[in-house]
Amino acid sequence: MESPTCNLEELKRFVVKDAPQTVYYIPDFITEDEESYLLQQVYKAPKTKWTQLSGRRLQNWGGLPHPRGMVAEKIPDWLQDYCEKISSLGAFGGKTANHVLVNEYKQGEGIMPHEDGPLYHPTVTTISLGSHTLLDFYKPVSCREGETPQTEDNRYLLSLLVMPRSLLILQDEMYQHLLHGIQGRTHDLLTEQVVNLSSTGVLLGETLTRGTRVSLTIRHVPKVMKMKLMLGRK
Ligand SMILES: O=C(O)CCC(=O)C(=O)O
Ligand SMILES: [Fe+2]
Repeated sequence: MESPTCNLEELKRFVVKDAPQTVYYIPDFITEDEESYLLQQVYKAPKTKWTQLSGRRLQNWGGLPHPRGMVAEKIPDWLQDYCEKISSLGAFGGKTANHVLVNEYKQGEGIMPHEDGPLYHPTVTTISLGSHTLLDFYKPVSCREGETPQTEDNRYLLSLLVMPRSLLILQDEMYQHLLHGIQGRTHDLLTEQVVNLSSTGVLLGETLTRGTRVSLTIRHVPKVMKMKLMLGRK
């Protein structure tokens, strides 16, 4: 389904000015009731829906993205509503999100710096539930001769603080060029490297204690396999 309107204009007031383009951070995108409802639905899913990875576990909804095309699966209504709500902001260039990853991080867990890859429309949107986290951004590894060896430390650029109930939208350079990750920490000291601090209500120098965070990563996979129904044919 195509979204009827594209109102990226409305998003403009949420742009994070001190980050490479483009980042939108929308505090309180959902209410506390919606947050409880979504957490309830996540934890209602059958045990078999969870995949345990090192440092987090996840649920995949909508199908498995594949270079030859994703075999689309129906997204349950409780997630579909948010796919449509976010898509109607124009986040996916008029298309509707068709893929959701649910990640659960216990206190102290995280995700290694990575790129999300070419199978997605170059926009990632994330709703955070249950706890804040710090999302860290890194320059990609370059292998030029004569350069000093690159470490995670000297490739680190900046962080974004995502509070519970917020929506984060990353596009363009922020999505396509930089790597993102979450350090496995129990506490976060908020420094000047956190470029969206002013829109979070948290003060510079404060330390926040992490709890269990569940994130909904909502995206559009452009290449979907058109399954031919071969029933009754040789
Ligand atoms: O939990 C998050 O906000 C990040 C998740 C992520 O980067 C991913 O699943 O690719
Ligand atoms: Fe990612």
